[in-house]
Formats: sequence, C-alpha cells, structure tokens
Amino acid sequence: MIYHIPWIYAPVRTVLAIWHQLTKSEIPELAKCSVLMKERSRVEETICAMQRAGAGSLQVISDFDMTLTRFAHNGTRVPTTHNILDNRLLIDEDCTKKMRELLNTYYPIEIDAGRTAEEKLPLMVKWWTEVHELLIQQRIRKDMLAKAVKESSAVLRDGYKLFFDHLTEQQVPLMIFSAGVGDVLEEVIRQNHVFYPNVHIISNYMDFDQTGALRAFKGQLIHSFNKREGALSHAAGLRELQGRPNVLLLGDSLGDLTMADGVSEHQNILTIGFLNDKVEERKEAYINSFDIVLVQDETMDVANAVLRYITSLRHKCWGSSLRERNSFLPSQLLVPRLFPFPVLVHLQLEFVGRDHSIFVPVLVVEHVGNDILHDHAGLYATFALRHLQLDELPKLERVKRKKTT
Ligand SMILES: Nc1ccn([C@@H]2O[C@H](COP(=O)(O)O)[C@@H](O)[C@H]2O)c(=O)n1
Repeated sequence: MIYHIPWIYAPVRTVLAIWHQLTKSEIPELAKCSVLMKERSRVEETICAMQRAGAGSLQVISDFDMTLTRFAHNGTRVPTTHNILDNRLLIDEDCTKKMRELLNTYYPIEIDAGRTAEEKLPLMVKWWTEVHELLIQQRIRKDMLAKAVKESSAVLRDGYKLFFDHLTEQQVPLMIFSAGVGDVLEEVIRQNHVFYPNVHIISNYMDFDQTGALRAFKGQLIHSFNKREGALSHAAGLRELQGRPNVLLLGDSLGDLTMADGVSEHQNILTIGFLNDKVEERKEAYINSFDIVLVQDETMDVANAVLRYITSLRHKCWGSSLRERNSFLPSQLLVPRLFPFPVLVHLQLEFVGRDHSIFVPVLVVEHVGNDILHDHAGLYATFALRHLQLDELPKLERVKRKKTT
C-alpha cells in the first residue's frame, strides 16, 4: 500500500533544483570543486546516522603530515616532521644529504599508484629504518627540538584552530596517528596552541639518554603502511575512545584507511582523504577508497563543516525537514530507537505518470517479518513523522509496507 501526499506533486526538474538547493544549504562545503565522492548518498546517510548518535558517540582519527599540516605553502612544500629535523641545530650537512637522497628514492615509491601496499611495505621499512639510524648517529638534542620547529616552515591547514577547538568544546577525542616523529609533532601542535587534553598521539617517539641526546626510537616502528598493527595494539587500549562507535577518519595515504582498525564494534566510519600529490594517477584509487576525496584542498573546511553538522543538536537530517522547507529529499529516515521492534522508516520519491514526470512522496515502513507490525504500518508511520517533528503534514494517504526477511 502507498499513501500519497498529493499537494506535493512536482515536475522532476523542480525536484532536481530542490535537491541541489538543499544539498548546498546543509553542508555547502561539500559542493566545493575540490570535493569528489563516489557515493554521495552513502556519505549523506553516514553523516546523518552520526549526527543522530551525537558528539558522545564520535571519535576522530587523523593522520598528521600532509593531513593536518598543509602540503604546500607559498609555492613550496611544507616539511614533514622528519624533514623539520633537517636543521643545522640538529644534524650535519652529510646527514642532510643522505636524508634527502633517501627521500628522493623512497617518496616516489610511497605514492606510486602502480605498486601495491605489499610491494611498498619492505621499502618503507628500509626508508624509515635508515633515516632513524642516521638521526641516532647525529645524537639529536632534545632541548633543540622546539627551536628547530620554530625555525621550520611547518604550517597546519587553514581552519585547523576551528577543528581542534570544536573537538575540545564537544569533548570529542582526537587521535593523531602518525608515521612521523612524535616529539616533533607534539611541538608543532604545542606551538600552534592546540595541544589540548582530548588529543592523543600514536607515533614514532624518540628515546633520549640522560644527557638529552637521541639514542633510539621507542617501540614498534610506524610507517605509512603498517598503521593497522599500531591501531590494533595502541588505539584499542585508549579508555577515552571506548563506547564511541562512530569515527571520522582523515588521511592523505591509502595506508591511513587502516587507522580505525582498532575501533571495536564500530558503527559508522566516514573517511576523508586529502589527495595532495600525483592527482591524476591516484584519483581513481582515492575515490574508490575514501568516502570523500579533497583534491589539492589546503583547508580543513570540509572536515570542519562535517564535524559541525555531526555535532549539531538538530533533530532532523537530510530529507526529514519537510515542514521547514516545504519539500524533501529521497533519502532515508532511520528511526531505530522509536519502536521496540526493528522498524525502518524511509521517505522516498516515486516517479509516476505515463512519462514518469511527476513524483510522489512515499513513506515506506520496513520491518522484519512481523505481522503485527505489518497491520499497523500506518500507525508507525504516524509515530515516525511525529518523532521527526513532521506532524504538520497533511494526512498521508498511502504507506508502503515492506516486509524484509
Ligand atoms: N624519512 C621520512 C619518512 C617519512 N616521511 C614522510 O612522513 C610521512 C609520515 O607521516 P604521517 O603523519 O603522514 O603518517 C610520510 O607520508 C612520508 O612521506 C618523510 O618525510 N621522511
């Protein structure tokens, strides 16, 4: 059975115009030309589900270099935490030369779209290990790190302050998961005044002797393609992250996608990938892997807008605010906690008429093989509308009942 709402009939082109308008007004940043999405509807549904669950269910996991920091600034590359150490206060000329040679050899491999993660893995271990050995030979001084960071051209992405501040205000934990150098990373965020108590860092930390000289690196090496292991061993143990099944993940490498593997019983994961370098070669892989891809976007605008939306107290979501907008979108309205049974209420458009040029809003009440529910679908639909504060709607004429097994 289908209940019609006849007063809302409209030609398809109007629907498309409304769709465009609404998408723009909900999270206008998603309409930026730097934004690519393979499945926009899935992104919207995930964001809606995360918004309904609220800030208390959310955790943010982010990579650092080229994700929270900019890729380029004023036409030059921004240094990674490793490259910040390339400073005469810390290393000599010979070490600089060797580190640069290693960078020129291995960075192209790291971002090579033609090689698999398995192929890259041993080469990444070699790169990181050789550089760390060079740094240890230099006996880098702990008390010089802050000065080296100050003298560097490290820059966090535009909008970083809003990002860190918002997460702190909302008491959302931020886990920074970096294959860079933890001590340097900490200094960068400290000097930018955003090293707040909700920030947790998993990275390669230096081990200094009693004189303050580098003698080793602590723990298991983290490189760009073994973050899964780190996630399983470290992140799972962080008490502050427990009971937060929704994850916003930010990264710039396909290897970053495994950073949420330590989140037990996760419900929704939304991934945002910064595609900074070798754009054309890597675009397809990024679009197929991240939910949202940001092409050469040096800002935190999209992440901030998504966060603002997820943590807003608005009750309604895409497709649900009929009363406000006098229209709606064909996306799902999930009302999971409303009923003691598994019932799913969608509001969707059905195209009718001989040429399919008019649409009919249809409320679909989906339930799992329960006859009582089936008989009372209309009632549940009414409850759902009230719950979603859509009770000013004219009486529904048809409700579609869908029995799923
Ligand atoms: N010797 C090295 C080793 C790695 N890098 C770069 O640092 C990045 C790792 O840090 P994340 O915060 O992104 O995990 C990585 O992408 C390498 O390109 C380096 O510059 N020097």
